[in-house]
Amino acid sequence: MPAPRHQESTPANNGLTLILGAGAMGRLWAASLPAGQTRFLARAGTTPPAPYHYQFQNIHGDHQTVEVPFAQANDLPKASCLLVATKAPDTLAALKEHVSELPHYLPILLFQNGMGSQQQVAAQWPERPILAAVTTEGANRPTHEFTVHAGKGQTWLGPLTDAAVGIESKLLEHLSTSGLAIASEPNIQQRLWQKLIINAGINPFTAILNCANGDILQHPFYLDHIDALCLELQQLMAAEGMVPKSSIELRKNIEAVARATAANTSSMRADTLHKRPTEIDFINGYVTRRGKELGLDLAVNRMLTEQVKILTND
Ligand SMILES: NC(=O)C1=CN([C@@H]2O[C@H](COP(=O)(O)OP(=O)(O)OC[C@H]3O[C@@H](n4cnc5c(N)ncnc54)[C@H](OP(=O)(O)O)[C@@H]3O)[C@@H](O)[C@H]2O)C=CC1
Ligand SMILES: CC(C)(CO)C(=O)C(=O)O
Repeated sequence: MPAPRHQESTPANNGLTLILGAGAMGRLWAASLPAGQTRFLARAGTTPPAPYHYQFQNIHGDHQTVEVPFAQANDLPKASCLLVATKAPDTLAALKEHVSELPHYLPILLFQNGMGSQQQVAAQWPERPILAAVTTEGANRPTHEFTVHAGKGQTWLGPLTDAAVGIESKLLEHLSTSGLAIASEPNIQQRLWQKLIINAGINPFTAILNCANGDILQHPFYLDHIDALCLELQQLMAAEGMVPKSSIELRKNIEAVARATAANTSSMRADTLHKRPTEIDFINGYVTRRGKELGLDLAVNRMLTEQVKILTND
C-alpha cells in the first residue's frame, strides 16, 4: 500500500531542477532544460564557484555555451526535483553529502547504469520519493569543458519507493520541458534488468578487448563466453522470481544493441582507457553477488568482473 503523500510532495512544474553529478549526463540535462532553471549541487565542503560554463554540442551538431549556477541554500525550497547523474559507485556517498539539506518531498531521480546503487539509495531513504531512470540517451565529454549529445534516445522513469508512486506524471511534465523523450514506466525494475543484461553482455568485453561495441561480435573471447554468460543471466532472473527470457533471446538482444551501437566506445571501455573506476561492481559484479546470495555460482560473470578490475588496478 503506497504511503500517504503530503500536499507539497507534488513537484511544481516551474521550479528548479537540481543536478548532482556535473558529468556527461548531468550536463546533457542541464543544457536541455530551460535556461536558468537548473542548478548543480557542488561537492560538499567545496565553495560553489561562480556559475559554471561549458560548451555543449546538441544532437544536430550546433554548439552553445551553457551557464549553470551552483545551488545556494535558498534555491533548495524552490526545487522541483533532483536528478542524480553520478556514477553508480559514487551515488550513495554523493547523496549522503546532500540529503539532509533537501526538502523531504523532493523527488530524487537516479540515472545510474547497472543495478544495486538504486537499491542502496531506496533502502537508505525509504520515506523519500525516489525514482529510477533508464535512458538510452548518449552523452560524452571529449574534454573537461566540452559535452556532446552523441545519441538521441529515450528515458523511462518509475518509482522505487512508495513515496514516489503517483508523482510520475508531474515529474514527467516538468522534465519534458527539456525536449528529451521521456515516459513513465510502471515496471521500472524490469526495464533496469533489460539494460543490465545489455551492459553485462557488451561492456566488459569491450573493456577487456579494448574495442568498439560492434567489434566484440566476431572476437573468439566473446564467442567463447557469450552463451554461458546468457545462461547465467537467465538462471539469475529465474532465481529472482522473474519470467526469464531464454538465453538465446538474451544473446539476440545483446547483439542487436552491439550492432546498433557498433562504432561506440562503451562507457566501461572509456573508463578503463582513462584509468577511471568502472561500474563493473554494479553490472557483472552485481550479477555475481546476487547469484551468490541466491546460491548460484555465476562463474563467467565473476571472471569478467575480475578481468575488468585488473585493467583499472581496482
Ligand atoms: N553518459 C551517458 O551517455 C550515459 C550515462 N548513464 C549513466 O549515468 C551515470 C553518469 O554517467 P556520466 O555522466 O557519463 O558520468 P561522468 O563520469 O561523466 O559524470 C559523473 C559526475 O559525477 C560527479 N561526482 C562524483 N561524485 C560526486 C559527488 N560526491 N558530488 C558531486 N558530484 C560528484 C563527477 O565529478 P568529477 O568529474 O569531479 O569526478 C562527474 O562529474 C552513470 O551511472 C552512467 O552509467 C546511462 C546512460 C547513458
Ligand atoms: C548500450 C551501451 C553498451 C552503449 O555503448 C552502454 O550503455 C554503455 O556504453 O554503457
